[in-house]
Amino acid sequence: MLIVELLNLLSRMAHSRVHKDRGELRIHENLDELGTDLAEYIAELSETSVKERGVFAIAVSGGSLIGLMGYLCNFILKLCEAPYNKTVDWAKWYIFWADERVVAKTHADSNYKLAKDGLLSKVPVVPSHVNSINDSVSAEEAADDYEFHIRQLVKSRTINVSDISDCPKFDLILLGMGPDGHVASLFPNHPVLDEKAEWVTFITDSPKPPPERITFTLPVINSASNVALVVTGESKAEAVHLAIDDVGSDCLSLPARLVQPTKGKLVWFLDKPAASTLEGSQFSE
Ligand SMILES: O=C(O)[C@H](O)[C@@H](O)[C@H](O)[C@H](O)COP(=O)(O)O
Repeated sequence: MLIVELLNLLSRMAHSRVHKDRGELRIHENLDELGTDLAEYIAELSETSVKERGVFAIAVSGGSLIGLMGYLCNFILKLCEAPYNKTVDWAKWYIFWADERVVAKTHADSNYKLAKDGLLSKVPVVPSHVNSINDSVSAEEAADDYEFHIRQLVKSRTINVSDISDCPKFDLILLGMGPDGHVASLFPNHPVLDEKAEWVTFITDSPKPPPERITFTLPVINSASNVALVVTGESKAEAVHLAIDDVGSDCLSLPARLVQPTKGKLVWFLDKPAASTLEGSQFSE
């Protein structure tokens, strides 16, 4: 069965619903299906972006998301072969991190290392297009340095710019979510949730180790053309419910609930355990 037919079958098997104001939900039976759907989603966005802008500027997070991107690697490499010969123009990919731990890039805790080992070392991206942090300075300096670097790439339009906020408009920002509803390194009730001026900020008290991190701020996340939240496992079910369902005012400050792209498209990639406590009322098929 041609991979394209297989993917169409899989995508029909995925339960796709549109929430009235929390984006599209794609609920999958298992990680294989979710990973393949995510790979197809990213490949399609990259093809569209390269056609429209000549580049694909993608920012990724860390955690289990990177493991799922392994599917991306296998899926896309298959599509690059005959008879599909799909055009994934890796040379036009520019890769960034939505958040990064302030550790050496060779450290096991580094999101850069995670992505390099899991994906980047297996696909023909241009090394100079991989934009990792300066790991030899303090968290504050690393955040300033990364923001300066992004500002330069916005000036050159490698990264698009939002016509509403003047923030960078990434073609895709890929986020995971913790069981507490954090996204990137934006944790519940943390002052950086209110940061509006900086594009990249830093924390030194992350409740999830390691403590020192840099992170995109919410204005940058919400200026993206596309945001994908990839959440799997039973342990995330309550946070998924609080982030998506109409749960009253006490959860409106949940970081994942504050991901509301101004003009961009939000898609949730969930497996069934993570979606197990979602209410069904607000969805259209
Ligand atoms: O640096 C990090 O820790 C990640 O960027 C973080 O935001 C991650 O995406 C979530 O914690 C989910 O991680 P898991 O999917 O591994 O639970």
